[in-house]
Amino acid sequence: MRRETLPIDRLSPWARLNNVDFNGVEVRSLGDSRGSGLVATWESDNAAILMSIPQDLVLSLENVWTYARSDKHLLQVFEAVDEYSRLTNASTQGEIGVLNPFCEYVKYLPEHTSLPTFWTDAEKSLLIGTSLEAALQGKLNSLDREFTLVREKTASIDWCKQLWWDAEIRELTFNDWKQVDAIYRSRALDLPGTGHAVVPCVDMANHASGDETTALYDTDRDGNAILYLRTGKKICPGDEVTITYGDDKGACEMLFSYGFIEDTMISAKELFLDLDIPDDDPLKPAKKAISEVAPGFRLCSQNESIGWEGSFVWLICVNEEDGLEFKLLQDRDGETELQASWKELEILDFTKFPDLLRKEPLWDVFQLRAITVLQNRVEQQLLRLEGSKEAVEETYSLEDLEDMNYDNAMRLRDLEETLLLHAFEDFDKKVDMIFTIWQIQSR
Ligand SMILES: C[S@@+](CC[C@H](N)C(=O)[O-])C[C@H]1O[C@@H](n2cnc3c(N)ncnc32)[C@H](O)[C@@H]1O
Repeated sequence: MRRETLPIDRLSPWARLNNVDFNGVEVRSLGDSRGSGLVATWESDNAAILMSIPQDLVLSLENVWTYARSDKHLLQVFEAVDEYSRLTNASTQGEIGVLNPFCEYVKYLPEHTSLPTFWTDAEKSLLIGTSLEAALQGKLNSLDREFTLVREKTASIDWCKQLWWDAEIRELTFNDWKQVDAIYRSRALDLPGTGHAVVPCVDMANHASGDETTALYDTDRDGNAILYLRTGKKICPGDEVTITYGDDKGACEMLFSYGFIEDTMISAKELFLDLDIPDDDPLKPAKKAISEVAPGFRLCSQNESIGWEGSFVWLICVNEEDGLEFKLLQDRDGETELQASWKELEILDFTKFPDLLRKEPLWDVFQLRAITVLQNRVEQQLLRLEGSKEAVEETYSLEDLEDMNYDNAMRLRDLEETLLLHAFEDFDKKVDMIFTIWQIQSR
């Protein structure tokens, strides 16, 4: 479905009409791969308010429901899908539904995004061995499930049938669904007092981390969203005004959600690797059925070393002979429930399971087992990453790739390889430390 676009210099009449207040900044095309950005038009300093956006213009979950209450067609879709959906009146080109400011605002958003959900198969193959490989596949699968669900649930609504699903008139495609996801994901921020939301015009600000961030966003006493200069910062006409999309976000998350990795990023910061219970574990089905923690672990850079977090690994490390037990309980109505216990103490929350193990005399042994599992998984990932280097070089020489996507994929590969190698060495050191302590204790 074609989305009408308008040049960004036509945004200011829309902003005036909708009571967005600009104070010494404007949205301008930057003439580079970042697209548009916020630029200072006069000198400002020290916590000056640069922009104020009325509360009802913030695209928050609450406001979407407010719009739906006065738009029977939108409500009809929400009721059919039975959950929050991302559709707006813009998807019917204004033929159906109540007009709202977003129908016009979406025209100022870039026509294309470089998020990996839009990468070609050749570009996606550059991600083999990175943590983005599995994350991207998972995202594409869930977008596909969502799109199929919306299609199935709305296929019998007359106007949807006519305006969305009739291939001869104008069809809503999976590509459109990916667009909506990419637009929302790359522009949403965590607005204090509101939560995840897209704030029109603030979403035109590009990202810069650390001391390079010039502005912050917040909610004022009247509930309006505001953008203001950081204390101690000064901007002159022509300077770009930036916000941070999250200084703690790792390289994988930046590329996944925003389609770029900042030039100044020198570490992948963190990465998530999945884990599975081995097939020869007799408790595998019970462990999988009961665990509500993410099946994997997160590696994160911490000063000079690499830390890790995730409770799932402990389920791999202990078994019946150690004290883990599963029982199938039956209530009076015949309903069954699986119960897990550690040495007869019921485990109600698996995120707290390591706290129970820490009190055990065999804690060091459990730790060694966990480190072995994690180190093996890191090694497996490194082999996949390093083993795909030749294929990546071949893809580069044979395929027509977007330069930016290639550069970003290669940076992610480099940053994650460094982090994985560092983690592998750190696990060795942890094992050495446990053995040294044992030797000292046995003297
Ligand atoms: C919230 S939007 C910012 C406005 C956007 N530049 C536009 O033209 O509409 C986020 C997108 O801007 C781009 N972007 C923001 N900061 C960037 C940066 N530091 N380097 C490269 N691209 C950036 C990315 O495409 C990202 O997905």
